[in-house]
Amino acid sequence: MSSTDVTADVSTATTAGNDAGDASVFIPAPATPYQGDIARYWDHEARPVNLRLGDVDGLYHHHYGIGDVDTAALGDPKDDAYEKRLVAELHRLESAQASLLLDHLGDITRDDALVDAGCGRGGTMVMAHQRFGCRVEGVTLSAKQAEFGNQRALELGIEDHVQSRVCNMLDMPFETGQTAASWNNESSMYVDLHDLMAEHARILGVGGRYVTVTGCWNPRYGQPSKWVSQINAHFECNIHSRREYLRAMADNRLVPQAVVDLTPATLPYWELRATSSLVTGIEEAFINSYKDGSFQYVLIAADRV
Ligand SMILES: C[S@@+](CC[C@H](N)C(=O)[O-])C[C@H]1O[C@@H](n2cnc3c(N)ncnc32)[C@H](O)[C@@H]1O
Ligand SMILES: CC(C)=CCC/C(C)=C/COP(=O)(O)OP(=O)(O)O
Ligand SMILES: [Mg+2]
Repeated sequence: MSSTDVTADVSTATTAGNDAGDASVFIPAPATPYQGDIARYWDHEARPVNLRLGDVDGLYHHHYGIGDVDTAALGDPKDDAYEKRLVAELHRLESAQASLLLDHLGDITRDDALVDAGCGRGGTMVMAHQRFGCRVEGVTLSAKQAEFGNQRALELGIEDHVQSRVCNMLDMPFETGQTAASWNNESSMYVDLHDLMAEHARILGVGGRYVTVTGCWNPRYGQPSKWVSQINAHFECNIHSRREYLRAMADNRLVPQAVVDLTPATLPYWELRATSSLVTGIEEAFINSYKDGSFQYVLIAADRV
């Protein structure tokens, strides 16, 4: 499918779908005016940096990358095909990020159910199903994203196992204690962290695993820096501090097993992206805040006890 195929418009309680009707989703009314704004934001998002990277192999991400740049694969910047290789390299680093998140989910079997809270266009969900063979449920505020993810699952023939729906991650339609692992991949900066961790703790079984990959402001810096404020304004989000994550987990029976500072690992992605034609203007804020220590890119994996 091309990245422009999904065309439904949204935002009041209704259903919407593509022409085939197969990927249609129920659209509940937003829980708050803010969530309505965020639904509209993602319904209308079509940045080439996301669509062109997804077109590389059909995994559409809305998160950033980690790992060293493969300069040999990039080759000579003067070659005609350099930009195509650069897009593929940025995409490889974004998929490496999702892969690292999945590494931290623990032992998952085919019979388990996983939950992706704030699933975007579903790239991480597809990777999770391909790795574990199990059911993966995703929630997003955006009907367009849910339809896009469901359409991709249909095309891949995995629609029985990978399903996106329009739903508030603070009130998920999953039974208490039945989820083996759940995650937020760059989606926790849109909600209150105590409410979010309480909901993950509710759906996870005891012994289940919660993982987040997120950008957070560094309490050692003092307060959110001007770069962090710029990122918040750019995405209409509310970046939390590292301390808030750990406190919200501790208060909700989620005990961290790993806290990994991915800041050095994400800088090569940003520095490469800043040289591309796909820049969006936010690159400087990420690079400067990671370098001045006011902002960190972290993975936290926690056990539900
Ligand atoms: C930056 S995107 C990340 C998407 C995806 N996790 C990925 O890695 O590609 C943020 C996502 O969070 C979702 N989101 C924000 N607030 C939400 C909420 N209250 N409930 C459900 N999803 C939410 C948005 O709809 C969007 O899909
Ligand atoms: C780490 C932080 C603070 C993330 C904020 C959430 C966010 C918008 C992630 C990337 O989305 P995207 O892939 O749509 O963004 P872009 O268009 O910049 O690639
Ligand atoms: Mg992106």
